[in-house]
Amino acid sequence: MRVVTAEEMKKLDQTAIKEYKVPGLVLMENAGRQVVEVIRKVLGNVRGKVITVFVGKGNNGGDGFVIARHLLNMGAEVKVLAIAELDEITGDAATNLNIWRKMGQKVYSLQHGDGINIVRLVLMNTDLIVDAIYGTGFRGKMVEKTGRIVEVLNGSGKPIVAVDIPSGLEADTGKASGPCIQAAHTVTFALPKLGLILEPGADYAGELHVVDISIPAVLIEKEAPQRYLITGEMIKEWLSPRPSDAHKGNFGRVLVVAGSRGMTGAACLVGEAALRAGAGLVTVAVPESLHDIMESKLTEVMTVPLPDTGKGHLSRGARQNILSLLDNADVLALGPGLSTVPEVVAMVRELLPSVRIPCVIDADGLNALAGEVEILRKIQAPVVITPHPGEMARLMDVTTREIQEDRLSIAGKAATIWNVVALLKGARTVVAAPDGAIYINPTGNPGMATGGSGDVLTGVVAALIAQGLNPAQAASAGAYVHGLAGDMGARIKGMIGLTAGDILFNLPAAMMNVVGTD
Ligand SMILES: NC(=O)C1=CN([C@@H]2O[C@H](COP(=O)(O)OP(=O)(O)OC[C@H]3O[C@@H](n4cnc5c(N)ncnc54)[C@H](O)[C@@H]3O)[C@@H](O)[C@H]2O)[C@@H](O)CC1
Ligand SMILES: [K+]
Repeated sequence: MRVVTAEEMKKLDQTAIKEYKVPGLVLMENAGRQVVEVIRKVLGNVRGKVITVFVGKGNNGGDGFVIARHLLNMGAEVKVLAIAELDEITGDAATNLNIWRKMGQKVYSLQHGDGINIVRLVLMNTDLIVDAIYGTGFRGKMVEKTGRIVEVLNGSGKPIVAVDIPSGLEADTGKASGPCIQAAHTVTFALPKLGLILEPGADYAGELHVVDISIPAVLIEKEAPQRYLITGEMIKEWLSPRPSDAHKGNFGRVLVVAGSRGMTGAACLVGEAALRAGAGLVTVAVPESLHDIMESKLTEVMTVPLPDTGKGHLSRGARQNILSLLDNADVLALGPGLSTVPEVVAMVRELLPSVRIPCVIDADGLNALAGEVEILRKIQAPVVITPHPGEMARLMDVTTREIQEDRLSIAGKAATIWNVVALLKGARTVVAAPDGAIYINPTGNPGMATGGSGDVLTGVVAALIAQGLNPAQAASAGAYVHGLAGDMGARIKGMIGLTAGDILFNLPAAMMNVVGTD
């Protein structure tokens, strides 16, 4: 599903109206009706329920009048309070205000006198609040009095349904620079706005409902930007069902190069995750002195010893062995737990320009490239990098804070400059492809910030490439399934006790949740 900024949505609305001749009033009517449908689900029956609609002066307020009208027609008791002078309301919003008035209904403006006390009084006898104060037209911070009203609404304990976006939230950043509606549900029109997906916006939005308002699908297909929210349906389309006569050769061979003394667990997690995510054959290659330990740790995953420095790290000479192993592999997963000793760094830097199969580079594989990041451009095959913000900061030679400030642009920049798929981990993992497409992952939870979690992700992404997904799809699907496995784990164990092993354990169930039993 595409994700848009306020400006992009406005352009789609305008094109629908001007070029496709869908009247603005029809869009507004559809928008209001769809919110009413969600309210009916939340309340069960609306007849006899008391619903208070807060409207602003813009089109978001216009939606509010449509909502009020339909709820009234359905037998609810509806009050409309305006955070605007009524003569400021124009266009389609004014048309709907006038219908409301013609129906003999009033609108109370809160602009004069003691608005706050009126709000408190009205809320005492309200079952549900509709927030139609500000939508995508909101910028900056609301005036103090409106801010106080918003705080009273939030503190009322009544469920709030936000229209399009919670008032006070910036549609493009997901940030709120002042008071902001804390919604139980947000009903957003046509496409999710970026700010509803990014944190903390996603928290303010509560449960998100994306509803159709008759923006032509062909227009969205043609003009909405290549920025996507990753969904289970998308992944199901990418991952074709397994033929009944399938054999392990159909699902690809993953070579994992990972681990060093003290970090054999990383290599195990990558290998086991690759297998659990559906790769046909998985081989884990580790420094020779660790090989026997790996053989006893792993059952279904094959192991290969590589030249060792004698201290449990790969030696520079391991490069040649790895290149030979690549002849029998479809994808290389490189990096977790390799360590950053100089021999390993040199080996990784010398190896990568000779790799001719898709590779997933993570952790110490990326650390080895800090300062020599142009090596990424020399790899003659598709590459996925999976840095956490600290690793990305080292690669870009900036601070982690700078990375976190604008995660989407940073990932996009990395992808185009280095010609890789860049998967930037963290709350709302972002996947950026070199062609400019951006994918945002909605799954996962803070409990997944635990050692080894990233190793599992590396294995999953590699396994999905092995099964035929393109690197951007594999990275996106990998982030989604990995996050979902973490969410399932957290439901049983809680976030505090969640480990990478729990994520691994839940991978098959997460995969099944997305693609069914195929
Ligand atoms: N034809 C369309 O464009 C459609 C628009 N729709 C609705 O219209 C909304 C967008 O409408 P608008 O563009 O009129 O904008 P809004 O209804 O979001 O209202 C913004 C109004 O508040 C003002 N404002 C902005 N920042 C403010 C601040 N910090 N403090 C006080 N006032 C501030 C703006 O000047 C504007 O008048 C959407 O979110 C959606 O709910 C829907 O009805 C569907 C069709
Ligand atoms: K709103």
